Amino acid sequence: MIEVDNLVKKYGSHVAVDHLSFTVEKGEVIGFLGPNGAGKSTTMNIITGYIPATEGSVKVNGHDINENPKKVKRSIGYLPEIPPLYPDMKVKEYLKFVADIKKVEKAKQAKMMEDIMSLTGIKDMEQRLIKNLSKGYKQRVGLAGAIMGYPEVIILDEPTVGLDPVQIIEIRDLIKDLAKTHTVILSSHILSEVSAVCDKVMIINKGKLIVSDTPDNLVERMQNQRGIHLTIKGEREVVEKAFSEIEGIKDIKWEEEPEESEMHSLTIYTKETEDLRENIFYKLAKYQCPIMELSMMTMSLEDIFLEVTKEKIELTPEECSLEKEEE
Ligand SMILES: Nc1ncnc2c1ncn2[C@@H]1O[C@H](COP(=O)(O)OP(=O)(O)OP(=O)(O)O)[C@@H](O)[C@H]1O
Repeated sequence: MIEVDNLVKKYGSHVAVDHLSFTVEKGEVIGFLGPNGAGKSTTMNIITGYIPATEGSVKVNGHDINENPKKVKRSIGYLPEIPPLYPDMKVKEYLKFVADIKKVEKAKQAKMMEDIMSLTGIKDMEQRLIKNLSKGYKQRVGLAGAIMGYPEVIILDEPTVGLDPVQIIEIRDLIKDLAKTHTVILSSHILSEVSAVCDKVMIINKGKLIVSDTPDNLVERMQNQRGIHLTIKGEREVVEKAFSEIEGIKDIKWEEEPEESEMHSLTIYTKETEDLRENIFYKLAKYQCPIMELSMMTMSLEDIFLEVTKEKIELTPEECSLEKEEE
């Protein structure tokens, strides 16, 4: 239903979005996850037709955003990071204004406004000035505006940013409700948020798609890349020599240490589900490098995010489901 193909956005020489391709099926809830400046808002702004892409295409239900912008925009409800609210309008007045802009038929407006105000929990606030609402309620009004006209696709840029924990739960529940009947794309830099509401997580870093999968699969897949954390005593060259003789080590991450230190803390990433603890023990014993500490690390979604956005773990094409989809 949404096809993003080779999207590029350049600001001068800075590449904010770097050949991004993905598809979102009808009814899916997709979470864009990435650190600040990853390119999430830029991508969303392009999909909604708010800004043009430098290269690439976006199609919604087969319609290209550049060739048929009106049709595409009508099928999308967008809540930007800062909702475009008019502070001096009352809530109901604002929603009427949005309904008019979105060309909702006059005869349908009253019921739609009532339904949307109930859904977003702002009925009691309908006569309040927007400027006097709390941040959480302002966010709900923004969301109500995005849903107005019942677009098929709802795009939410950091919908819970700046809200208190109670408001976050309320907005998340609202998103879950919307997800039952809509295709939703939301962005966040909070993992728990994405894993709580999304069918699929797309981790974006420096404008590139790093990995795309379900939250559960991501954790499972990364657990296959289990790490072994070690503290070893001995000369670094000797330790390195010992490791070079062990098969199945995928990567070694050395922690910073003072020069000529005798203690080395490091994490070994192993291939697949291999458990190399015994091999490591015997090999280091052979080279007389005592293991002072050894622990297995299982990765949470939080760790995965940190790892992939720091580009410490490189996923192979087979591991990246996007590549699989293209096959
Ligand atoms: N209008 C602009 N002019 C120049 N550079 C821009 C512009 N908009 C965004 N950028 C740059 O493009 C990159 C991506 O920005 P973007 O806002 O899409 O990231 P983001 O993932 O949404 O981050 P955040 O979570 O901080 O909003 C950043 O480096 C940003 O500084």
